[in-house]
Amino acid sequence: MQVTISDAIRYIGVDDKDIDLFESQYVVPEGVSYNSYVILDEKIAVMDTVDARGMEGWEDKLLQTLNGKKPDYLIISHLEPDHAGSIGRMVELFPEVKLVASAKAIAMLPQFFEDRLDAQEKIAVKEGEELSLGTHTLVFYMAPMVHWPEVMVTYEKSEKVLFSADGFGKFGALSLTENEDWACEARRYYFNIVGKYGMPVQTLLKKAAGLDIETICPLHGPVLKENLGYYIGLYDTWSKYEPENKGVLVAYASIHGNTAKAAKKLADMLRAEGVEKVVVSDLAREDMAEVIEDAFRYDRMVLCAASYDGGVFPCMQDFLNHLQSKAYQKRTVGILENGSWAPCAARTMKTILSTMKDVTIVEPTVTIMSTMKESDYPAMEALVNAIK
Ligand SMILES: Cc1cc2nc3c(=O)[nH]c(=O)nc-3n(C[C@H](O)[C@H](O)[C@H](O)COP(=O)(O)O)c2cc1C
Repeated sequence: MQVTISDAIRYIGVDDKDIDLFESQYVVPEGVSYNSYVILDEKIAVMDTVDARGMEGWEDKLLQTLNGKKPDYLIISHLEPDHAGSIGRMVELFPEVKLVASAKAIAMLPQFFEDRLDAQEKIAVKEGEELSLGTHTLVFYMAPMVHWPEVMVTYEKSEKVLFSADGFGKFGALSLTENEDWACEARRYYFNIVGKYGMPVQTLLKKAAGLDIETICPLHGPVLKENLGYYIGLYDTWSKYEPENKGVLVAYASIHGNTAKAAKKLADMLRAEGVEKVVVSDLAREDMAEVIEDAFRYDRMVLCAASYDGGVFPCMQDFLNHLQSKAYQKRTVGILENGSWAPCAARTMKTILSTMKDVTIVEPTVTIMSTMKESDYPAMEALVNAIK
């Protein structure tokens, strides 16, 4: 797909429309793009490579863009294989290319390439260091733990372009998602992949605030050129763990369907009370990454789950473990459990929730025995009133 940045800054990324699961866990029905760029000047810089899955297409674009010239620098902002996967090919094609990266990335290179890059000239750049290409000047900013330790971003001064590594990335092959709203898949990407690292993202946003940025070139998803305040504002909200919208996610884990019925009834009661937005998710069937996204998006959540082997039905346990590992915090949570002899789902859910920062559990906890009955309504109404 043709992506235009400028005469000198060219897109040479590739779409991966066949991948089954990104990072072996995220469904990407519309694929993903691996972005790579070339800056043509007196000196030529290639900005990251692509996943080995897209190497052939990338190589074609690289050679076509270089048009017989040789690149001087390969800027490596991140060593994950979906970006570093074609570094080996790059140095085969251009043995004289200099590798430019953070000191941490250079130290990590042998983990991925053993001794194959030993002979390659490497330049370890520091915070704020500049590299002149001619009329273009690259400035490097370290972004440790966004979301790997070796990450750096690069600002090109003359055209005011931020090469943002995985920051501002989004799922979706570019050719399949041209008219797609950015936030939905960018949010799912952010909370599932970067979400744990809110503080380092905040640190990076503070550095970015000091730059005059006209274009953001991420390593996945579209190049961003307009309304940059909108994207940066969302990243600010997300990385502070502030809810983006008012609303309640009702997430349920049901074996035979009775907890599902109670969850849907609760959702109707919340809607009847005028709650801004109510989203209902079946944890056994829906994309977990999407439900995690919604948990962070809204300010409140009700968890409804069947008891299971002295604990909670596994898909709820899995959901809570995910939220815990993504640093879920600053939210209000209600609980409904179901059991047939010794209900214990609530206790297990509360134990996990108690490890999270600033999570308030509202009372009452509702317990239903096997099936929801009219006699359960008062407790459900009390929960709705507490969280509405
Ligand atoms: C494998 C298995 C383990 C269960 N463990 C418990 C349990 O420890 N305590 C309990 O009260 N009920 C337990 N139950 C019963 C369910 O929690 C109960 O029937 C509940 O009403 C199911 O809700 P559902 O219709 O939403 O699936 C278990 C059920 C199964 C299938």
